[in-house]
Amino acid sequence: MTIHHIAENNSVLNTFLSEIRDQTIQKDSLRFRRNIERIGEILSYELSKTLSYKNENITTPLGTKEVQLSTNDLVLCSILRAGLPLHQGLLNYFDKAENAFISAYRHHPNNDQDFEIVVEYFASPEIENKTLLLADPMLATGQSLVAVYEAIKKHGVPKEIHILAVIGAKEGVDFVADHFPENTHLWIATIDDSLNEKGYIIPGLGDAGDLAFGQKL
Ligand SMILES: O=P(O)(O)OC[C@H]1O[C@H](OP(=O)(O)OP(=O)(O)O)[C@H](O)[C@@H]1O
Ligand SMILES: O=c1cc[nH]c(=O)[nH]1
Ligand SMILES: [Mg+2]
Repeated sequence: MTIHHIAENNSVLNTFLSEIRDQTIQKDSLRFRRNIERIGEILSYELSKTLSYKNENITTPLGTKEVQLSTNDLVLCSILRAGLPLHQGLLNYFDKAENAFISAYRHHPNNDQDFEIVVEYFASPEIENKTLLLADPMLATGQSLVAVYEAIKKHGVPKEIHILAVIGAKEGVDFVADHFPENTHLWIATIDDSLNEKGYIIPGLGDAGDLAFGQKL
């Protein structure tokens, strides 16, 4: 897996990241969602540089111009719930992409800290031989992404996979690298050092789904 760690170079991305982490600013859920969306736009722009392009001629009112346009058949697939604002960011740039949604949640069978990932809902177009963009803002243990990949591959084999994430933990990034195909790309804004005993990223930002949409039961 190739890791593209976008915040390694300073940019306006730092502002959006600091706002989603800040325990006061992040309480404004509209701003939180919009910042995740803006980060999705930045990740999309960076990723777009690695797509395939072909020459096409377009006609202006005053002449013709040869331009390079992307040829990839993109499918944007986001993991519910927290993936939704990130999805909107991707869709803002890849407006002709097809879209898929998949659910994943942590189930605690013994009411303790041990959990398993339950994948229940998957709505998708054909993904065989297409370019799959898998979006989830938080890459903590990596178990959700791996469970989702196991579920998706029963429906077809994409030509290539790009994972887009906002904050990851080193351990989870390694876990994902071990379970996804070698030619997978990870576009991640920033990577934190550790996880706590509940599998939350430290320092991270807390619970992205709750911050975007409110607490769930
Ligand atoms: O890498 P992992 O350890 O699997 O954790 C990351 C997952 O946790 C969050 O979802 P959550 O289960 O909180 O669901 P939500 O989006 O509905 O809040 C996040 O959006 C990821 O899907
Ligand atoms: O740190 C984490 C881990 C899982 N899900 C989140 O929203 N945050
Ligand atoms: Mg959550």
